[in-house]
Amino acid sequence: MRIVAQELGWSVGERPILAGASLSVRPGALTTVLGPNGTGKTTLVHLLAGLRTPTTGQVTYDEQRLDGIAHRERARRVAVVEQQPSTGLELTVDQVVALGRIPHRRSLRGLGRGDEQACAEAMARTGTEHLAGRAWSTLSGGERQRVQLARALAQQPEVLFLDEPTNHLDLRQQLRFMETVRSLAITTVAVLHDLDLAVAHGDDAVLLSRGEVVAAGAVGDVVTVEQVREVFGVETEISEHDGRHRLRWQRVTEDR
Ligand SMILES: Nc1ncnc2c1ncn2[C@@H]1O[C@H](COP(=O)(O)OP(=O)(O)OP(=O)(O)O)[C@@H](O)[C@H]1O
Repeated sequence: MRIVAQELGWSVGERPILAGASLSVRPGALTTVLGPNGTGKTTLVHLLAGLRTPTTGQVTYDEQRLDGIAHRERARRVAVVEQQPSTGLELTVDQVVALGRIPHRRSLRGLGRGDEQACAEAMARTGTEHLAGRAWSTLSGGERQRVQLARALAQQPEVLFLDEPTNHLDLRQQLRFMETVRSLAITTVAVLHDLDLAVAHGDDAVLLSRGEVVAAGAVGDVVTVEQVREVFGVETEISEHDGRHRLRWQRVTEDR
């Protein structure tokens, strides 16, 4: 599904948080949203996912206006994994994963066979089967993140939004997570702080600075030595192997 934002903006009172964001998210691609703290990454993702109403501009999914898509249909098509997911309820892991099936279910009675299969597949993909009977509240941060991805995959969405999905994961789990996400044939938009992960695993990138999109397109064209210096104030070297980029080293620039 192609997502297009045109002149998207969001303000708090008079204060613009995001302004004039125009971009296109390619169907099936992994698009990362990058930028320093407080530059509007979460805001952009919330607007693209329909969780916030834009102050200006609009979002379309396959040329259909997002604000014209019924809430129940959106709930089926769009999955969001937030930064600090909390259910607020005392649920077991398999119950949390089953929450992903709610938009598809016709009644609140038990899970149908299709629901159970979707949950089982999602847990297998995310390596969370062994946690099935555990109480959600007892999980570690990294386990919670993987279970939240399982919930989102159980939903079988057309588009997946992830907000800093790797921040609690160890190195191996970060790579597994990115590989899992890359293997999905789902349009995925992920806020990432780790530029290394973004350039190694992402297809496209959107770079934000002070509430504006400063670059968008193929990740190799967006994450350049010049852009990283300009936007993050960091000197870096970027190398390329087999079509994948890698940040070689990083140092804070002295002129900030
Ligand atoms: N509801 C709100 N009311 C007031 N200010 C807000 C609100 N939501 C976000 N902001 C402000 O908007 C700016 C952008 O926030 P946002 O969470 O989108 O940034 P971000 O790039 O995701 O940041 P981080 O990397 O720190 O997670 C921040 O200065 C934040 O404090």
